[in-house]
Amino acid sequence: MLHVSSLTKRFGERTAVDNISFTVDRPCMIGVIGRSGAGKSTLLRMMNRLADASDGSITYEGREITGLKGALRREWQSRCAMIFQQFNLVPRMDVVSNVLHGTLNKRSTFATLFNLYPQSDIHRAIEILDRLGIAEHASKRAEALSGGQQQRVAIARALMQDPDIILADEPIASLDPMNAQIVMDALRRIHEEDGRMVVCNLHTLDTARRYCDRVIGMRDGRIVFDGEPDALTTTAARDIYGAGDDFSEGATSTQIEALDRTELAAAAYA
Ligand SMILES: Nc1ncnc2c1ncn2[C@@H]1O[C@H](COP(=O)(O)OP(=O)(O)OP(=O)(O)O)[C@@H](O)[C@H]1O
Repeated sequence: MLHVSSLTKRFGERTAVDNISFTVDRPCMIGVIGRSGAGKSTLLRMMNRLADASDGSITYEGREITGLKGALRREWQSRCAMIFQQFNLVPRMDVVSNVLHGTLNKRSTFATLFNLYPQSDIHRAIEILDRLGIAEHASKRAEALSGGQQQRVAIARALMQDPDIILADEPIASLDPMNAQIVMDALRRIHEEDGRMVVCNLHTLDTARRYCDRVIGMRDGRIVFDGEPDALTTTAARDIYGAGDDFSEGATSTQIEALDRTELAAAAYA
């Protein structure tokens, strides 16, 4: 269904994504891992068409995406929603209006200018917030919510587009372990319950192992690993992170696992 072929992005002399190819033949949850500067964000931005490719192509269900322009490009962007590390909400606007912004690509300029939303869209926005466990905050300003809650608002805004694919660029990098777990659980549920493809850039191995069906490891713009989490041996991880013999997975941990262990221990003593 999704075919990335010889995709390349150059910024002047620097090649951020270097001739990468992969195919996704069913909706699954994919983790893209690698150290800072490996090219993960640039890959997602090209997939969503926030950035143009220098070379290569992306096709989705047989349709060429890389060259789409104007309204067709916007239509693709609503089928392929993006979530960012910094949430990208409008801080002073209430939560439900932020979620309704997810329909912007489908609305007229007039409706957008005057903030006119159909009742059915407002009901849907509340339903989505409810599904993500934050409906009670619908009328609050986005800036009044915690980081984890704001990221769930951003996920709700993405779901409002009813996308086939959700691209998440470091969605938990700004969150504490507990909120990181809540956000990753939400993304996993959206994949499992709705059958949407989720592609998630992650800094850390443990999160990729725990949540993803497939892991793509990038180093210096190239794919150096592509397989199931079980195949991600210490040697493979070392290769991805360009580390020596002293490489320890702990250094790339988000501590979600540690959080679970703490909860288990607390439960044992309760
Ligand atoms: N707009 C840009 N102009 C110039 N160089 C860029 C631009 N965007 C990214 N790069 C360079 O491309 C390379 C890959 O960057 P990218 O942000 O894709 O990596 P990343 O793996 O997502 O890293 P991080 O985890 O730190 O976000 C880096 O060397 C970066 O400096």
